[in-house]
Amino acid sequence: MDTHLKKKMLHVKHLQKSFKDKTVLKEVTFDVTPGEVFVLLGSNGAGKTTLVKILSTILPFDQGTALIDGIDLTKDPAAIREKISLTGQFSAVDQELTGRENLLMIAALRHVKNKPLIVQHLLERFDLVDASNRLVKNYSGGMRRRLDIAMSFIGEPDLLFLDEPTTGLDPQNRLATWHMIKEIAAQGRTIFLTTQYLEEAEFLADQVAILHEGKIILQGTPKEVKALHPSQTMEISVLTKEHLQTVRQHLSDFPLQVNEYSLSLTFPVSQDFQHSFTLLQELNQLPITITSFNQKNASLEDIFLTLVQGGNQ
Ligand SMILES: Nc1ncnc2c1ncn2[C@@H]1O[C@H](COP(=O)(O)OP(=O)(O)OP(=O)(O)O)[C@@H](O)[C@H]1O
Repeated sequence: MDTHLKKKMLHVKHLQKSFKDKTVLKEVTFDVTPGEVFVLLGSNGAGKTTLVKILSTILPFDQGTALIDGIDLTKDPAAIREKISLTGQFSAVDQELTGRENLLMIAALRHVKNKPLIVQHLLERFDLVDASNRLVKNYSGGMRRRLDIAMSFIGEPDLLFLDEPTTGLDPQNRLATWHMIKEIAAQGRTIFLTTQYLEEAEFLADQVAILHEGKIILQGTPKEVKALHPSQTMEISVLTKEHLQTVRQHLSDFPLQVNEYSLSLTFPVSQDFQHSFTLLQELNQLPITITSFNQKNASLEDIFLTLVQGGNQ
């Protein structure tokens, strides 16, 4: 079915938000289809959290339209709160309760049936069974985060806002969380997730959008986004910082991403390998040692950096 004909879980049009004279959201427009994992990407301070707070009825906005499941955010915020859950960047768990008690409390607040069973299922899925009867103040940061995310799954909300849900998690817990998110999405829930991890977007997103300077500058499936920028990237590593500087000067016309720690540079190149060979031959004439080079299809990360940083970092 044509996407335009499907019912929208989220419909946001010309949304604007300023804090005093600082405009954070200039013109935000997008739609989210039910059952979709929508991933909003943006660098630090782009306004992701502000947008999540607005859409979850915590913050008012200045202008524009926002509908959740057809309900106007400004007209019936209470009805919207019944449909959504929010996991923010900072843990909302009660430190003086155990993990199990926290989950039971939320289950009671959301009028869930079979509370102990659902809580037990979540404790198992988030690897918190052994710690379930300990006070949360004695949990590690990662355990608190897992509990926080588990709490947002209670009550089967139609739409889950997950604001940077895996920040602070180790790779194992991050992967476990990704699978849990996929499982929830497979049950027909809609997920609105913000992240700075591009691989998270590649793994989870049905739709990805990039928020930059108060606007959505790009939206589509990860495949569509990559197809819009069918470039390849070349990565070159050199032996010393001085060599890095020499290459940087030589390639000053390219939108370079420079990594001073790994002494490497990445930049878009055409798919014409002849062009890359010529470039490498040129670099080979310079008084530098190239320790490695490779050319690959551009990842979502390469595209993001090229668009958001103008490639000049
Ligand atoms: N209550 C507020 N008053 C004034 N400025 C604010 C307020 N809340 C956010 N801002 C500003 O709005 C901008 C966007 O902040 P926001 O937290 O939404 O960004 P973000 O994309 O979530 O960033 P991060 O990934 O670092 O969390 C920032 O410049 C921030 O300083």
